[in-house]
Amino acid sequence: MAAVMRFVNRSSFGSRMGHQCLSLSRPAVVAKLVQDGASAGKTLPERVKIVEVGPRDGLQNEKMADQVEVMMGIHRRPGVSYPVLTPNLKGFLAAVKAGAAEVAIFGAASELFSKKNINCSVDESLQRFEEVTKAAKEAGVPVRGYVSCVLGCPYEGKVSPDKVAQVAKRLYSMGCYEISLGDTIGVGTPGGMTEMLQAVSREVPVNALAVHCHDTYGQALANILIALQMGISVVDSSVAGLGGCPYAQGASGNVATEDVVYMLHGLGIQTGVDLPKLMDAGAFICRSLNKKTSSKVAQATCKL
Ligand SMILES: CC(C)(COP(=O)([O-])OP(=O)([O-])OC[C@H]1O[C@@H](n2cnc3c(N)ncnc32)[C@H](O)[C@@H]1OP(=O)([O-])[O-])[C@@H](O)C(=O)NCCC(=O)NCCSC(=O)C[C@@](C)(O)CC(=O)[O-]
Repeated sequence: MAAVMRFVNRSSFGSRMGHQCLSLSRPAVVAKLVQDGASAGKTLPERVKIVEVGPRDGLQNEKMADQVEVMMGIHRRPGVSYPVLTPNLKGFLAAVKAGAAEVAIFGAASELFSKKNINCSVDESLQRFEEVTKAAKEAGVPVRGYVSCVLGCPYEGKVSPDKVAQVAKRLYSMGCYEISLGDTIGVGTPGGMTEMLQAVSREVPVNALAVHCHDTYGQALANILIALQMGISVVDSSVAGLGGCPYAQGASGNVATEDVVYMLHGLGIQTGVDLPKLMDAGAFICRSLNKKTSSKVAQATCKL
């Protein structure tokens, strides 16, 4: 598992807007694409890597110490990666100074979301990311790339799969070893996921793709299953389903790691994750934050 932190300017969080219930109805061709995906299900991966985003997405709305203090305070365990989010060169340099051995840059497929999230256009963000990837290459630091709003934007509504594919391609070309595709406000459905992944996988090899689903509309596991059927074997999730999107009021958290692991194990897919221990970790963080878990698995087994 990998855990993540971020090196950003917290004081510049933009104003928050409610997201609309997007009408993402798809033409009949999408049903065919989903069917094709389902028949490709015979080739589900044997093993899936879970990228645990609880320490970042889960805790980003909580009152936290300064990012450098947090990073320096983590007791690191061998074999665990602690990548941090870095929106620009300043963030990258600070992260490396605090001991980050891996970073992630985060772009968007929506202009308005990019502006609200990192205060620049998509093109400007890609120029900033070029600076980060260049510096990271020189320092030997691996970089993961995010594309947000791949299935809908709280400000623009529908997002074109081609736009997602173009941003993903740019991030991959500049040296990101993996591109994580974020359904930031959880509006996606298996139809939209299929269509978007078809477009992205024409530009980026599927073994360099990951998915990052939010469960706002209860579609996250279905969307992840589609991704697995289409050859993706890296999934982001957050223990206890903690988190949300600071730029989309009402958007619920990331899909719960417990629920993803339960589904994967049920499919006979290895994760290397011990589910009971994971549920203990979920119960611990929920107690610490005085929050209820949104993991269905934890609710069903009363590990609240
Ligand atoms: C990107 C910026 C920094 C631009 O913020 P800005 O205000 O446009 O930056 P600026 O270049 O104009 O500089 C303004 C001040 O910020 C400072 N500054 C500049 N950069 C940094 C930095 N890295 N760290 C600390 N300070 C910084 C800079 O030095 C300057 O300080 P001053 O001279 O006024 O004292 C800001 O908009 C920001 O911090 N955004 C991050 C927002 C964020 O954390 N969003 C949530 C991340 S999660 C996500 O995006 C989705 C994801 C990844 O989970 C996947 C999904 O679900 O889709």
